[in-house]
Amino acid sequence: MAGNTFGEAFRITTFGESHGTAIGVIIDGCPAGLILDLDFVQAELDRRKPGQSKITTQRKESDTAQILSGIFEGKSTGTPISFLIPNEDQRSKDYDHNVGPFRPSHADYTYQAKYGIRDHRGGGRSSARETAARVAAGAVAKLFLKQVAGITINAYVSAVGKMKVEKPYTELDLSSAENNILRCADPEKAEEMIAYIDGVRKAGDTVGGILTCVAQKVPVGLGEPVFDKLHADLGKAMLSINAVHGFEYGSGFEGATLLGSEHNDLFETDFSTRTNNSGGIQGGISNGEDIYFKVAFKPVATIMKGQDTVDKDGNKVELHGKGRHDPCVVPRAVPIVEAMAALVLADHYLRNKNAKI
Ligand SMILES: Cc1cc2nc3c(=O)[nH]c(=O)nc-3n(C[C@H](O)[C@H](O)[C@H](O)COP(=O)(O)O)c2cc1C
Ligand SMILES: C=C(O[C@@H]1CC(C(=O)O)=C[C@@H](OP(=O)(O)O)[C@H]1O)C(=O)O
Repeated sequence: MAGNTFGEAFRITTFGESHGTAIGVIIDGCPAGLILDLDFVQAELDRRKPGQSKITTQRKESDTAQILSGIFEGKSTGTPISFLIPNEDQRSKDYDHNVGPFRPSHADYTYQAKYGIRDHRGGGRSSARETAARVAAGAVAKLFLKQVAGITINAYVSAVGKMKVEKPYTELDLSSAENNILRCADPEKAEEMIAYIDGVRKAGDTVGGILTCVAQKVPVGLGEPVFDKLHADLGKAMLSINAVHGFEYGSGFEGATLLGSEHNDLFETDFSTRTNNSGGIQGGISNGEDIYFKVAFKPVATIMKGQDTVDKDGNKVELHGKGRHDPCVVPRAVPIVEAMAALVLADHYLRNKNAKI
């Protein structure tokens, strides 16, 4: 299976399946001398781990990361950094019924068709369990960005189903998102949204949602002007997360409804801009303003209701969802989106060193 590596200068390779022995990640290209705060890495994993509240999957994984290499006296050595995260609570028997039927809108059919062999226990490699490895690596990227340039990255839930946070991120306290189990930066909306997700869960159904992510203190000059535009790499990073169906940065789809005279970001004499419809990126290169973007997640495919489907021989069968699944992925997706953003920015930060003398 190809495509398990992401990034160029700051590169990660993830491995492992949801019901195998462990998952993990190897990070290549992290400079030497970074203070590797392992408590921070674990805290990031704790934000993503399953079983953390009534509105997430009830699979209980501690997601305890063991660091295997690349560290000496608390600092990175410049050699590959690797983390191992054992799987502790697979309960694979719940998936015996999955040998035959394909779950509609999961990856069961496409994996079977492409490889002819498939670990039917959970989603195997297609399970979002793999994203724990990305979060461990993303935590290292966050530490790097903070230590070299003071860059911060914060995501929060800005919509669940049809319910939306109306205020822009500039009017919200982004750190307040950690105060509720949904990770929504609008506390009043959070309560309504949590109650809604809980109702959907009790009905055996699932619902989608949107995250907003903001990167601040990103210096001017990150990104490449042609194919590896900063927003193109952010888009790929976000669309590589399980269940993501949409990405927009800056004014996004709404920007298409405006006139140029309404949309242009006018300069101040210090080259900052009065507005930020560009989302901090122009011509694929960061301009020093906040980088902000939205990521849309579909409703989780595995529902606890009977559904018509087919088995691998094309026979019609009825599927009854089993196992432990998220009714809505957005609360756990917050650290994943931040991690992928950090990986892209760390990669471009290191690549930017070749830009000029
Ligand atoms: C944090 C997170 C948790 C998820 N939890 C589940 C889950 O419990 N059950 C499920 O069927 N899909 C879940 N998904 C989505 C599947 O992993 C995803 O739909 C599947 O890999 C097929 O890929 P696609 O939806 O991107 O086409 C989750 C996704 C994320 C990001
Ligand atoms: C285990 C995690 O979440 C899983 C994500 C997931 C999916 O299909 O994406 C399906 C469920 O697990 P399984 O692979 O056992 O079916 C979730 O519990 C995790 O994120 O660590």
